[in-house]
Amino acid sequence: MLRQDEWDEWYDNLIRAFGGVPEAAEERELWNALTELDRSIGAWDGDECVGTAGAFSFRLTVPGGASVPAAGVTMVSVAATHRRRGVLRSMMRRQLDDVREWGWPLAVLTASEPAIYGRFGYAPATFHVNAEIDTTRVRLSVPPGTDDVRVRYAKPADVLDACEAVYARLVPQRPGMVARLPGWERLGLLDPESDREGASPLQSVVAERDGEVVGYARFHVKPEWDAAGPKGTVVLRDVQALDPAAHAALWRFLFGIDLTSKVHARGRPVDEVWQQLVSDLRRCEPRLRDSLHVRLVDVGAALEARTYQAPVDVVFDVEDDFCPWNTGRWRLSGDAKGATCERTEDAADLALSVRELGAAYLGGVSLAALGAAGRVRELRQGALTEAAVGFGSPVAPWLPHGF
Ligand SMILES: CC(=O)SCCNC(=O)CCNC(=O)[C@H](O)C(C)(C)COP(=O)(O)OP(=O)(O)OC[C@H]1O[C@@H](n2cnc3c(N)ncnc32)[C@H](O)[C@@H]1OP(=O)(O)O
Repeated sequence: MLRQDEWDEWYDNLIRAFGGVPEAAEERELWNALTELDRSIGAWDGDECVGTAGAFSFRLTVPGGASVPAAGVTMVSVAATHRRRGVLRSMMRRQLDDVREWGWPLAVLTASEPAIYGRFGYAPATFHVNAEIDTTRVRLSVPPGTDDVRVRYAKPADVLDACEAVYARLVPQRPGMVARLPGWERLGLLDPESDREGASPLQSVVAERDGEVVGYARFHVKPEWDAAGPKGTVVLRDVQALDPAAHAALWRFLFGIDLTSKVHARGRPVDEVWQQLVSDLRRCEPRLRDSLHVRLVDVGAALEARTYQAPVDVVFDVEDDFCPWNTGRWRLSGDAKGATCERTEDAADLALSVRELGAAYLGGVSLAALGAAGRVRELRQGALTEAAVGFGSPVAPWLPHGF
C-alpha cells in the first residue's frame, strides 16, 4: 500500500530507472490519477524509495469472451544503486501473493526486457506487428460496401464517447483486450508535444454508416520534403472498426492522405485486416514483437474461466516453482460452452510448467509449437494435438494499448 504523499518520490524512482527523462506534465498527471495506491508496492531503504511495482485491476478478455480479473503489473523499477540484490524478486513475491489473496486468477504485464519475467512464471502470450507501409507502392483492395461508409474528420475529444462505444463492443470479441476502467479513455487522447517528434497534434476521423459511428482512427501526420517532393508519414495511433467495410474505409483513408507516402503502424494485431487487403505485404515491412506476458496465478480458476474451441479432456502435470500452490496434476475438461479444472490423482497426459500454460492461455501460442520445442511433454499419445486445438483461438489475441 502506497500513500498518496509518497507517490512523487515513488514515481521519480521509476522514471530514473527508465533513464531519467521526465514525462510531460499531462502524462505524469494521468499516471498519477490511474495509480491504484492500495495495489502498489514500494521498497524503501530507510526513507529512500528504491523499488516500485504497481498493479491495475484489469478485466481481460479470454477465449470465449469472458472478462476475467487480471492484475495489470506495471511501473516496476529498482534503483541502480540497489540492483541485483533481490529487490525485484521480493516485490514479485509480495505482489503474486497479494494477487492470489485478491482472488484474481491472472497477472499480466508488458516487459521492458522479455528476459526478466520468465523466472516468475510469466510468458509472452500475445504478439503485435509494427509496420512501415509504403503507400506509394502498396495497393488496397476493398470489399463491397466500403463506399457506403463516410469518413469524416472530428476532434478526438469531441467524438470520444462514440469511439469508446465502438471500443466497448470490440472488447469481448478479441482475447487480450482490456475493458476500460474509469479514466483510461484519456490514454488514447494523451498528446504531449514532447512526444510528437515533429509530427502534428493528434488527429482523428470517424467512420459512419447511416449516421452511426462504426469505427475510428487516431493518427499524427509528420510532413517531410526532399528534392523530389513530399514524403510525409502517417503515424498511426489507433484504428478500430466494427465491420469489414468500416475497416477498409479507414485504411483507404489512411493510405490516401495527400503529401504522405508511408503509414507507420505500431502495436497492431497480428491478424489485422489490412494484411488481407494489401497488394504487397513485403513492402509493409511487418515486424513481430512480444506484447502481453501472462502468468496464471490460480491454474484451476484461470483454465475454467475460458472456453475451448474443441472438446478437451486432459490431465496436466504442472510445475510452478514460484507459486507452488499450482504445482501438481489438474484435469481440464472443457469445450466451447465451458470448462472445469480440478485437482486429480489420475495419470498425467501432458507435463509442462506454468509458463507454457500462460503462453498458450489466450490462444496466441500453440501448445503443439511448445511441444515441438520440447517445452511440453506428451505422456498420452494424441493429448498434445487435442489440447493444442482446444486452446486455439480463431481471432489472434491482442493487447490494444500499453500500461
Ligand atoms: C512490468 C514492467 O513494469 S517492466 C519494467 C521493468 N523495469 C525496468 O526495466 C527499469 C530498469 N531496470 C530495473 O529497474 C531493474 O534492473 C529490474 C527491476 C529490471 C531488476 O531489479 P533487481 O532488483 O536488480 O532484480 P533482482 O535482483 O531481484 O533479480 C531477480 C532475478 O532477475 C534477474 N534479472 C534482473 N534484471 C534482469 C534483466 N534486465 N534481464 C535479465 N534478468 C534480470 C536477476 O539476474 C535475478 O536472477 P535470478 O533469478 O537468476 O537470481
